[in-house]
Amino acid sequence: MTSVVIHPTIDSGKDKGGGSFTGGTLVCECVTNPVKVKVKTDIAHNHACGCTKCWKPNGTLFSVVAVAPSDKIEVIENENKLAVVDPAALIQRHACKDCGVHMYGPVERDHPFKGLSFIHPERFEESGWAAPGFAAFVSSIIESGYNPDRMDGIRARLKELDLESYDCLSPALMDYIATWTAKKNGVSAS
Ligand SMILES: N[C@@H](CCC(=O)N[C@@H](CS)C(=O)NCC(=O)O)C(=O)O
Ligand SMILES: [Zn+2]
Ligand SMILES: [Zn+2]
Repeated sequence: MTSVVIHPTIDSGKDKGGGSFTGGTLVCECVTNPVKVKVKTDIAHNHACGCTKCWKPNGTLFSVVAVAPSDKIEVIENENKLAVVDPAALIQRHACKDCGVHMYGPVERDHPFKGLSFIHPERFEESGWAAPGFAAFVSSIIESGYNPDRMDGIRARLKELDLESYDCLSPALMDYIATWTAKKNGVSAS
């Protein structure tokens, strides 16, 4: 089962990291004039995502993605190389036009995640960020062409790596979203 490539930073077993990370600089894959994005605080909710929209390195089934407050994020070099992948999407993923790496994706719409930006911590120059805590949108890897008959093996491997599998977000995040919606609709019990 160890031949399954979940993600290069996860496959080798986890350095759990976290606890003292205070931010860093995300760098794209360009050898010349890379885009650099400063994240001036720790990240939260780091997880593996199997959806088709999140950026992942070639040959990898999952992305590794976390959030940070948008007001703590600043593009410090080569901003002109960034373009929004899908302006209609909730997450405004800003990708490098040359290498394709998604550098940050703010949520600006009226949504529970408004004010947060999605980032890929593997692009940090620094180490020490908390490792992914769960795997989201696991079934979505089928949409990228993964054989549906092999999903049991993927979920077993994720479990082996201490990552609980969900086919949407984790229960904590889904509850958070539903609570926001209930409040908006004036029916919240909390
Ligand atoms: N099954 C879909 C799921 C896409 C999806 O809903 N992705 C989640 C996790 S990143 C999301 O919140 N998307 C919002 C967005 O892409 O703006 C796919 O794989 O494309
Ligand atoms: Zn680039
Ligand atoms: Zn995703």
